[in-house]
Amino acid sequence: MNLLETINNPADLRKLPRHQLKPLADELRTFLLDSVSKTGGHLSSNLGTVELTVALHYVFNTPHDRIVWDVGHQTYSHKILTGRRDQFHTLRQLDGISGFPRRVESEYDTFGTAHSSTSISAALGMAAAAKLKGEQRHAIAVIGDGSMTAGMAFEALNNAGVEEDCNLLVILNDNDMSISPPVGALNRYLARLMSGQFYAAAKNVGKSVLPGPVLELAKKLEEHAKGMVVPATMFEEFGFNYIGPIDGHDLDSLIPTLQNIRNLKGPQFLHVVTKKGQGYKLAEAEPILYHGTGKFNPAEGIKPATAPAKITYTEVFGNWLCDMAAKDERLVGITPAMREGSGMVRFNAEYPKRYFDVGIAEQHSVTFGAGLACEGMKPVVAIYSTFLQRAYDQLIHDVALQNLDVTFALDRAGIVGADGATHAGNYDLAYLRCIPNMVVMAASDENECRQMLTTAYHYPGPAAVRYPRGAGIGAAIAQELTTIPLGKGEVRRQGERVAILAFGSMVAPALKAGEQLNATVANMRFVKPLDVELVKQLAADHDYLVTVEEGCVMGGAGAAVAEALAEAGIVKPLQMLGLPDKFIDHGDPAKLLASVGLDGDGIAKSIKQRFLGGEPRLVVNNG
Ligand SMILES: Cc1ncc(C[n+]2csc(CCOP(=O)(O)OP(=O)(O)O)c2C)c(N)n1
Ligand SMILES: CC(=O)[C@@H](O)[C@H](O)COP(=O)(O)O
Ligand SMILES: [Mg+2]
Repeated sequence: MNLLETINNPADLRKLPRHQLKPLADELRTFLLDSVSKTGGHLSSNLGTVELTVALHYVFNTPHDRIVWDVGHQTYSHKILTGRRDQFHTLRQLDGISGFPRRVESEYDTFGTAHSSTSISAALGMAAAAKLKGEQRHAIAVIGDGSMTAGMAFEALNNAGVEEDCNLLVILNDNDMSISPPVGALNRYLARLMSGQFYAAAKNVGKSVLPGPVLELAKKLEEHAKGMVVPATMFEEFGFNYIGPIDGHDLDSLIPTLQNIRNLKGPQFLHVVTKKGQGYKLAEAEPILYHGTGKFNPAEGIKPATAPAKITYTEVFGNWLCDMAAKDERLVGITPAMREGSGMVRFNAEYPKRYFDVGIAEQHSVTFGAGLACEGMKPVVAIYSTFLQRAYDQLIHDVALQNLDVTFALDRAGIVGADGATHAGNYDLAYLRCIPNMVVMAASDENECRQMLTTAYHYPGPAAVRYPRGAGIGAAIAQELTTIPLGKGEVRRQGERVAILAFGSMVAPALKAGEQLNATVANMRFVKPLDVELVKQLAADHDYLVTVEEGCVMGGAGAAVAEALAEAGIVKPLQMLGLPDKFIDHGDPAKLLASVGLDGDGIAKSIKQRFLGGEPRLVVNNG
């Protein structure tokens, strides 16, 4: 690690002679693999961007020039080269550095990302600001082929192509992979470009920037290709100067090309070809497995678990989907590019015609589901809570307003852990329950999750079931596809004085708190329609009411209970426990939940403090 240790910022990198960049990149790759195998993290994408990162920081004057990384799951080399090498072992852990770029973490992290396809918009904004302020700087968006499939990326291209005076460079990092294999017409188009455009690349760069001998070579190439018509690329039609494709692992291609582009004005588009997992054979062979890893031994690679692991909620959903599909041929499953994460690999294999990976296109996934529902199909949109945020208008305007029969399987509800605030599903209860026609359920265990999915499926309108990342409490799962009564909760523990109204994943810790306090505990099941009769009954039978949810307190399930009490004219001391009004960083989920008082002890402690040790009063827990 001789070279890498000398690089504390990109200025150090820029002092290196060119011939040392390749050994530096090799050291960086070794460092990455070693470190990520100890912490876990997004490995494949990072192995693929080592050379590109070195070249960008070498050629451009960062942080004066702005690099905006799309998603940001490929920024580990960038972090290591921009002063965070010594903190890298803390990646994605409590109080450690984030797995994504964050403006508060470094001046080199020009824009916070983690949800995809924002980079071109943000970089264009930066380029436009530079123009308005009369500053000479480059704004560079680095976006993957998967992330390029989102509407937002195209909205930005559409805007950028006419901003002729903006110094914007879009780099398409094309590794022919999303998390899953790539999908859609754009992927086909990029494959065509890769197979037929090397000649065009030489022509474009030659004409625009290359001096002397290289321009001569480009002209010769043009002559040799007499009669061959090279159509303008789609990106040229959008108003960009398209350059590429070039080999994104070859510093001898990358550096001169970037140096040439640096001298160009207006919107530039560089198509770079890389390999996911580059340099680590196991990841090259299985980029999906190594997309996001836990800890593993790099000499052996990721091994299948020896002991049977507890079933995850994601698997509960995946099994349910196949079982329900076997019973009802109208069922179709939709994922916006999260086949593995959403547990749809088996469904894809067993029902390929009824499986739709629509690319990173959350908005489209919802409206596509709406269209299917209009024709009597039974769409199930499997989507992470955090990503459904992208499709809010589609949910309201296209699905709920028309009361269409779409089932939403909301994975990663609540705290997610290593990905942190960007991926936490903390808002779905608040943003769903205010939409007319919606049914909203929160699963308290694996069996109930299956029952709720069945209930949502049979409900003839829009219905959502939320469940957390990872395994649940280990409940036995009945194989029958049974429903639960709509809008009905259940009392799980009978106690006195205090009634805890728990939602979803908070039922288990609420039961622990209930034991400590001899409190009544209700599993409310539905956030909408809320079981108002149960709320009234609990209010009548107890001195204090406490709501608990793994979601934001503001506007969430507790707020639904408060509204119901107000509507019924019931005045009762009410404590609302849930996630505070602040973003919660990455870390171990259990520890994070405990840190905001959402484990059994924390819930009991809050209730004791507010009600059992002093005078009752209305309390909202805002952290
Ligand atoms: C809006 C949004 N949807 C889904 C995801 C989940 N996601 C993260 S990376 C990724 C694949 C991105 O593919 P690409 O841009 O080609 O980068 P690569 O992984 O190939 O390096 C997906 C689907 C996300 N981060 N943001
Ligand atoms: C970067 C990104 O958005 C995904 O790779 C995400 O990190 C996956 O999260 P899960 O591990 O919860 O599927
Ligand atoms: Mg890709």
